[in-house]
Amino acid sequence: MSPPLTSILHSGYQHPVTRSWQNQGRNLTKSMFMYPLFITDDADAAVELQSMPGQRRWGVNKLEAFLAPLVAKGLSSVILFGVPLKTPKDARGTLADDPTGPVIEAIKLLRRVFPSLYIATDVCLCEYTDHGHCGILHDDGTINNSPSIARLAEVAVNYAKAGAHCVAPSDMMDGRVGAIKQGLVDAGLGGKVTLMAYSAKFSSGLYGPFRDAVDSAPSFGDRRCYQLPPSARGLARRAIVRDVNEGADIIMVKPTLPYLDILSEARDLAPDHPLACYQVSGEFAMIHAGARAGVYELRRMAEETAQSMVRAGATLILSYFTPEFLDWLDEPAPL
Ligand SMILES: NCc1[nH]cc(CCC(=O)O)c1CC(=O)O
Ligand SMILES: [Zn+2]
Ligand SMILES: [Zn+2]
Repeated sequence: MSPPLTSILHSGYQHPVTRSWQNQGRNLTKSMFMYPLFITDDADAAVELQSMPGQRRWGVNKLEAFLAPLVAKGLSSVILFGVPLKTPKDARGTLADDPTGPVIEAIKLLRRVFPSLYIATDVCLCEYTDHGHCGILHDDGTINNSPSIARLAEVAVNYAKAGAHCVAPSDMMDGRVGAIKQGLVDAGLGGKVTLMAYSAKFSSGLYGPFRDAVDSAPSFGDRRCYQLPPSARGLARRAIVRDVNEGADIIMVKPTLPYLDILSEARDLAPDHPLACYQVSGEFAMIHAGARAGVYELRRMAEETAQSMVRAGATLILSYFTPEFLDWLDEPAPL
């Protein structure tokens, strides 16, 4: 028996051209990809990271040669993470905004050599604190929120003053979006710098390779009390709304694949904001591991996952696959 006429769906769109019309205008584009870069305090470093294939810890002196071909292929934005390995850490993350530190030096260099490149900076204290937590602590080891957000705002403003186009707090302290926005306004940078908030950042098993890469695993306890529990749909929704109200310009959901439902809800809660998602280190490592084990082809899975994010509503994807996408998007794969 043949199906009723209106049941005919994809068979009516078999041609690759008609398949390409099914994306509702949301093709992957090069400018959707923001590339995370680890900048360390050894200026000549180019150290491969075992757990993240193809990724390195870069010294400032190596950045121009590494990025020039990517910029030529259409790389439009990067996000910088500081990785201090030689310099001393302390309780308040003093070196986060060291004017001679790797992040501020990288901002200045990149602004100068790549005038078209959009430069975001991750804002957090965990890479710079001796205890490895994302904020400043009380004596009992719990987060002391007020000084934490004051310090984060100070760091963000100093990155902005150095030339960052975008500051992106990933710490998850309450009220830090408002504190940073106020700091930017007070510094006369309110209308110049984008605030991208890691709004729905979940306490995930997928951050492992990153913590190795930046050497920021907490020395005691964990980040569960300030990152969202995986089941926390309600808290994620409230955090998104709060960050919009505190003045976030871009909302982010992180990680991506286990949280595509949250991404889709973020699209509805902040319909008029750009929406970012972070395909984190563990997702990247997982896709590589599966490809290596012969489960699927790397490119195919990287594209399929990126497409799922865009379909869920993302307009911006932070991904370690960005350099690959600059090539792949020039040679379209079969749909
Ligand atoms: N402020 C910490 C931070 N900023 C970005 C990531 C994860 C990025 C990745 O895994 O790729 C983390 C890790 C964490 O919260 O432990
Ligand atoms: Zn942190
Ligand atoms: Zn904790």
